[in-house]
Amino acid sequence: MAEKTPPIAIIMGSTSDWATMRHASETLIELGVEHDIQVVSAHRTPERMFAFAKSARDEGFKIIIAGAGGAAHLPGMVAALTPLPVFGVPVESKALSGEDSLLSIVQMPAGVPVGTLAIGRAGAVNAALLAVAVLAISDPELANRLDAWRAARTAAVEARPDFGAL
Ligand SMILES: Nc1c(C(=O)O)ncn1[C@@H]1O[C@H](COP(=O)(O)O)[C@@H](O)[C@H]1O
Repeated sequence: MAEKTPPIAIIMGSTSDWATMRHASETLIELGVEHDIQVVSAHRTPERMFAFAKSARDEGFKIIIAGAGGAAHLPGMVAALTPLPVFGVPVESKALSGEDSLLSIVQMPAGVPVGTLAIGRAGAVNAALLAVAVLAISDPELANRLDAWRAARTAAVEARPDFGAL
C-alpha cells in the first residue's frame, strides 16, 4: 500500500536553502508532525514546480512551506497554482541579506496570497508553527502538543538569568 501523504510539504529553491529550512523541519519533528521535503525551483525546475503545485492538493498535502532566496519567486508561483495555504520563508541571501528574498515573496497581488514570514531561521521556525496552528484547529491532540510546546518555551525564559555570566 502506498504511504500516506503527510499534511505538510516543505519545498525550497536549492539545497543551499536547507541550512535555513531545516529549522522548519526540526520544529515539525519536535511537534510530531509528518512532512515531506523537496527541492523545487520555479527558475531551475519549472516543470517540477508546476507538477508539484498542481497535484499538491490531490496528493493529500494540506499546507505548503516554501523557502527561497534572492529572486524568490517560488512561493508566489506555487501559490498561483494551488489553492492550498502557502507560507513563504525568505532565505537570507549573501548579496542583499535577504531583503531581496523578502520583497520577492511578500508583495503579492491581491487574489494570490502567500503568508510571508521573517527572513531566515525565525521565519522557518514560525512557518512550521503557523502550519501546525492551522492543522491544530481540527486536531485537538495536536493542539495539546502545540500548547505544551509553547508552554515549555515560555517556561524556559528566565526573568533573572545570571547576567554576570552572560
Ligand atoms: N529563489 C530561487 C528559486 C525560485 O524562486 O524558484 N529557485 C532557486 N532560488 C534561489 O537561488 C538561491 C541560490 O541558489 P544556489 O545556492 O543553488 O545557487 C537559493 O536561495 C534558492 O532559493
